[in-house]
Amino acid sequence: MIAARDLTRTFKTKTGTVEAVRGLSLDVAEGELVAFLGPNGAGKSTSVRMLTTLLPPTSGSARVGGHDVVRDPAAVRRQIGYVGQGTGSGPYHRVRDELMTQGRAQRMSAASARNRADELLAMLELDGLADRDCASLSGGQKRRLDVALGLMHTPRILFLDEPSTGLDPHSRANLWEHITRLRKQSGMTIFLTTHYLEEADTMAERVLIMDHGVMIADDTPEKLKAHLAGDTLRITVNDDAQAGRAAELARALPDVREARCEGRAVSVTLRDGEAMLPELIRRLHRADIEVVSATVKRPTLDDVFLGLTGRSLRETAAS
Ligand SMILES: Nc1ncnc2c1ncn2[C@@H]1O[C@H](COP(=O)(O)OP(=O)(O)OP(=O)(O)O)[C@@H](O)[C@H]1O
Repeated sequence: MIAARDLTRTFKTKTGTVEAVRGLSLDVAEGELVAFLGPNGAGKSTSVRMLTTLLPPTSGSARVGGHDVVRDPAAVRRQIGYVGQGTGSGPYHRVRDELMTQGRAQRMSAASARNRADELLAMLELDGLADRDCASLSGGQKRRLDVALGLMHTPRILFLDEPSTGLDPHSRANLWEHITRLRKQSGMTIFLTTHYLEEADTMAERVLIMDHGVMIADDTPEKLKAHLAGDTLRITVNDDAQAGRAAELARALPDVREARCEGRAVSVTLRDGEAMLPELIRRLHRADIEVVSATVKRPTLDDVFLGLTGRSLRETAAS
């Protein structure tokens, strides 16, 4: 559905050249929901703008919905819906009118635009708001309307550029629910950019991570976490000397990446922490080291990013 090869995009600015995207290759299969993750300025929007024909690539190529984005942009546009970062509705237009106008712009007949608008209003739980001015909608309702606008012509592929940025946690969770449901009902391919780790983790089957204009990871959230981050066992013992011995014993466990101590606490990064914790406790018990407390921490996508770059995605996104 989406195939990009060595896409690059540079911008000339007064202070020099910005290499926003530096050789992006990716494939997205029909029906996949892929999250495109990265800190501010990583090159996500620029990549999406190239894939959606809004920006010509400096070099490289991409096919979306079976058509080349440079040679046949009109055919690509017929296949895709694009929900950008800004709101797509006019403040003094009524919700249903906005949808109708969008449908007519997509060359739908008035009757089919009306039917599709009603269908989407119901699907995105906006039906009670059809006759309201867009300006009177809440942030979450406006975003759902943006999604509906992107879906009027029943695209096969939906691009969502940071759909939940600026929404409160409740509206964000609600939007995720709608997108997940939509996807289940329609089997649409969804390409979603985000810097919310939870959004990627909750919704996506595959996560692409971009940093400084290049892709640094591409896999399922589970595999990324298992292979690139690992679980962390944290145990506390009675004194610093015992902690040192405990760390040494922990290093002898299978698949241990790191074991370090901090005072009486020992942190062990390894695969399959849940299975390994009882074994570690047994080994410490045999060495006469009493375990005072023990926890297993599952990795997050932020741990994956930290493992790959040495920086926290959460902090880089916030700054
Ligand atoms: N029109 C432009 N002119 C000059 N530089 C640009 C332009 N558009 C983007 N850039 C630069 O390209 C880099 C990538 O920007 P882009 O918007 O693609 O990042 P992003 O990952 O989408 O970030 P965000 O999460 O903040 O939206 C940044 O350094 C940005 O300043």
